Amino acid sequence: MRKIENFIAGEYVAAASGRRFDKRSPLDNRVIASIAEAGRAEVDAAVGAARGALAGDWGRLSTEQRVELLYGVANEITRRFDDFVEAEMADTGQPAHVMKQVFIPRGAANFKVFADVVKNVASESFQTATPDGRGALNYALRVPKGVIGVICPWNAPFMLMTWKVGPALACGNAVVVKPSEESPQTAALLGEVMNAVGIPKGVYNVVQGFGPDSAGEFVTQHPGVDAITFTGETRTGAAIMKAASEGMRDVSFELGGKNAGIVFADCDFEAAVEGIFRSAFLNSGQVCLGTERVYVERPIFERFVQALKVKAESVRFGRPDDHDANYGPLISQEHRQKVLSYYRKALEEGATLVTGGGVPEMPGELAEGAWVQPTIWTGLPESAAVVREEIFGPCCHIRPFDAEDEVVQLANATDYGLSTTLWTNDLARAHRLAARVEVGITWINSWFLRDLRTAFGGAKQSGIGREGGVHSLEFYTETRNVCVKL
Ligand SMILES: NC(=O)C1=CN([C@@H]2O[C@H](COP(=O)(O)OP(=O)(O)OC[C@H]3O[C@@H](n4cnc5c(N)ncnc54)[C@H](O)[C@@H]3O)[C@@H](O)[C@H]2O)C=CC1
Ligand SMILES: O=C(O)/C=C/C=C(\O)C(=O)O
Repeated sequence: MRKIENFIAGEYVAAASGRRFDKRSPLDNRVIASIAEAGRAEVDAAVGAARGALAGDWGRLSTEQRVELLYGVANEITRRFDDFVEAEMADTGQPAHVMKQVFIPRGAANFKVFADVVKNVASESFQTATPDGRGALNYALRVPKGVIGVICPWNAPFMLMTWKVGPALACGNAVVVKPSEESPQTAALLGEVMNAVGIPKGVYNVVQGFGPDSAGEFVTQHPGVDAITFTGETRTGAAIMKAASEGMRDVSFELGGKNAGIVFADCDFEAAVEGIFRSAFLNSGQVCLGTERVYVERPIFERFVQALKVKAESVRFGRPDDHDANYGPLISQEHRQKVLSYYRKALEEGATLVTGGGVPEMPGELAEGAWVQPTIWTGLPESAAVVREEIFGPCCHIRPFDAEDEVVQLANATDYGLSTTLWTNDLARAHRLAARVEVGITWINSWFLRDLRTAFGGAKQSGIGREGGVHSLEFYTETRNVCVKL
């Protein structure tokens, strides 16, 4: 069994209290790691180390020097690729190909891309007319915000954590990261990379633990934390916002979703089925951008439902390193209970079960894992809980529609507004809809096709602010205007 510690000022440290908690494998519920739970003392030490780094070597580096160090971090992640794949697979139970093709490469890219952004993006300047005719020059300086609290979820732990740490460090900040209690390993491993590359001690700190009355809350309440970036549930975002209001600290939130997939009859049928399948079922449906509501134009409705059913029934459950398997479990027994409660509720609400709805039969010790079947329903009203609430599991409800206005109204009838995936060969219609659907990200004839220079974030209750490219610079720096009278 692994022992995972906090990472503070470049050292792995246990908690002064001696408190530890267990991490169980999603595959078979076995305890796979013992984690040191940070208390207020460790959070104080981490924030102190971060402030020390800002006042010391790290704060004195030029942008070029920071950029070189961050390229080094990206390269070292790539060199230790297999270690990151293995650690993330252990925490999440997801298949090796998802780790290798998507999540771990994105970890390296998150450092490389934001190193490039800070190297290449200019700050604004204006020439200003003055009554004496000599004019003035205004220009902006971007300075780091300071110590950034980074609070992370468990569903794509390394990718989502580095998506924040990459730009925060590129902009010259120091960070205190609180990984999810369900996925402690890759954040801890990244400490080794930071040390190997020569990132000054105290720039990157990790405190392990839970949310309320634990490390998460201690970080967000700490007066030495200057801004907080968070990915997770909307109601957790509300609690963090309250904490951030003490001291008027800035927040950036990427929150939940109840995303719509919209499929028109003129789409490339096979591509649309494949795209909706990925968007509903990748990572066992534990993707904030995932599709849990599918609207299909009536002429192809029955055919589409049947085609998606065939694909959902073709998944092969198994261990991440089992070459015959391609589908993993949910993150934990607790999350499985939540998802299964929605599976039951769907039937109580009158759904027609197209496929799934239960637990697959797993052999031997895997029978103890957090497995659930990919599930498809039809026939529910939009008022059903299963159609309104984020489930965060491998499931979707499919409903037919007849008209463009109708489907826009259906897609928008939610408190969330993260993303949409839209399938049609009529590009004029696609552009029209993209402007009308109330979300932060619309994918047309694609899903989760990411360019890290673009704005990423949610509308309505799916988030506050945007990250990605220059948008990350907006959050991770303070802009100072300098006015020079000429
Ligand atoms: N919009 C986006 O980009 C994404 C959103 N999500 C959302 O995240 C959720 C799943 O992730 P979970 O880890 O279950 O979310 P969660 O909100 O329960 O936990 C996220 C993190 O916040 C911490 N936390 C919980 N309560 C806290 C508090 N009061 N103060 C400070 N920290 C606290 C947790 O320990 C964890 O590290 C889903 O709702 C999903 O939609 C997940 C990934 C991306
Ligand atoms: O690509 C990103 O930056 C974020 C993606 C979010 C997810 O994949 C997720 O929440 O699962």
